[in-house]
Amino acid sequence: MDFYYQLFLYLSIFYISLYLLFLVFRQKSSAPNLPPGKKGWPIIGESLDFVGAAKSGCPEKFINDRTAKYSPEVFRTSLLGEDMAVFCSASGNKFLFSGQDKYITTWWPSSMKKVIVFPETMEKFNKDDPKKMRSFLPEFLKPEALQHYIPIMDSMTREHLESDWSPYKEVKVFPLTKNYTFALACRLFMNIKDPQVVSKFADPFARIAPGLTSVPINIPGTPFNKAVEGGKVIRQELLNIIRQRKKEISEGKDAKSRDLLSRLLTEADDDGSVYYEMDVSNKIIGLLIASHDTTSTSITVIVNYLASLPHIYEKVYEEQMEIAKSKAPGELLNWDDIQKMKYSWNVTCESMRLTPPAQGAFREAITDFTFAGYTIPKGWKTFWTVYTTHKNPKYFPDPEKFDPSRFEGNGPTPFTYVPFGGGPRMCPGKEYARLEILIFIHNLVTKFKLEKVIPDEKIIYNPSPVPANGLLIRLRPLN
Ligand code: HEM
Repeated sequence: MDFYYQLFLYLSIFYISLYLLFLVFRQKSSAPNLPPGKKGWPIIGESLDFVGAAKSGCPEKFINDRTAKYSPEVFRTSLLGEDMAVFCSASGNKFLFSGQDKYITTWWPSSMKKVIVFPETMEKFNKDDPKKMRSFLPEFLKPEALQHYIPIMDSMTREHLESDWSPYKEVKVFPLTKNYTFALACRLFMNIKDPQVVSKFADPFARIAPGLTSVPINIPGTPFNKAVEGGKVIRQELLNIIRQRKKEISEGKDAKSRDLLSRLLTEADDDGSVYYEMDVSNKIIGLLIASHDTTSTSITVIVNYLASLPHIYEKVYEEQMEIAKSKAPGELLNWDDIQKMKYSWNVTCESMRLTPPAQGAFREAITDFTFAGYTIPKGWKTFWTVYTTHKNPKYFPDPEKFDPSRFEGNGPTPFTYVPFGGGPRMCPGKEYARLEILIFIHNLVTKFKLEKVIPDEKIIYNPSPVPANGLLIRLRPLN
């Protein structure tokens, strides 16, 4: 009897084990084939590695380590408290850029929203703001409108160089270009000319950028906390300006400035509703952030290359002098002059390839989808980044070499050079940035020869690239 009892017991255990194994196997075989990679620590995920690589001056290390270990197409990680798939190749960029509203949608890290947006408008901002903003912006950023900005940009650049550069033998480029691009944006978007009003914004703005993609822990002293506090000051200042402008509009006094602010306050959007003060403020802050940090970084990085590479400076100088000589004394630049600045633009592009001002952008999966054989589940976030292709020798041979000729003829292979992104969400300010940068280069090289005070000044990423000491430059006036 004992024998039969034991046999029965062993057989039961054997069959139950088999059944459990079957269940596990079945569950595994139906689980999605997630991209390879790891989630890292609870909550912070791999954010510290990501930020650490950037701070050490090599943001591409975070990507390269993982593409080498996991997959050259896509890997999983966890950043900003979210499950995230990082797309890593030209085909990955193409796939994401063409997936808007099909399998992915806009997504802003909560850190960004909490800094920029009035809490009362959060829900609305999430859902449809980016689309509405995009439908509105072309009016301001299309070439016809931008042509009118050229004389303003040119005269403001001249004034800026005259007052903030010319009196000095040495300058710190980054803070100066930040002031300049910010003042220009305030002038063009809101018709603000008073330097006192501009400077009220400038300080809190400087605190915003480092906190935008930080871990959203609001404890005094953290980058996120500084950004949130900066955001509050800016929103209040903007509300004052908006209310003042509304008053002027109601009294019929705003005829002088049909700028972005007036248009936002008076024109109905797609669905016929007028924007509220807070929505307008959200939009202006978003635009100021998108426009001024990127362009000031670009200009600083270009000045760095011009001062480090005399043969490049010489060719840019020749091109710009040719244009300068064709002008009457005091005559401002125009659209045709900008079209002649081909070599200077190639230099700008090469500079943005090697040291891109913006890292990339996030999206959210709105459905499960498959890429390169891996499933990205609905709700996951995705990230495309310039660091996967810009320095990849497959796309850019001898990638560390500064070579503007890469942009001659047809230029780089599609979806490999993406400082402004691509597809329907591509940066709408690309042309504005092109004008601002080229006009600055024109005025700079026709006025000064440049020499670096610290020849090997390191670039740090915060998250945009900036020279560690703000780029100290010795100026040699040309006339
Ligand atoms: C060198 C300068 C600039 C660079 C490198 C740059 C880069 C970028 C990148 C990478 C994106 C994200 C695209 C994506 O989501 O896939 C973006 C978005 C955006 N940029 Fe720029 N940008 C620059 C200048 C500007 C300027 C001057 C403006 C405005 C005048 C501007 C306005 C915007 C706006 C509004 C968005 C959001 C678009 C959307 O959500 O659909 N940017 N930019």
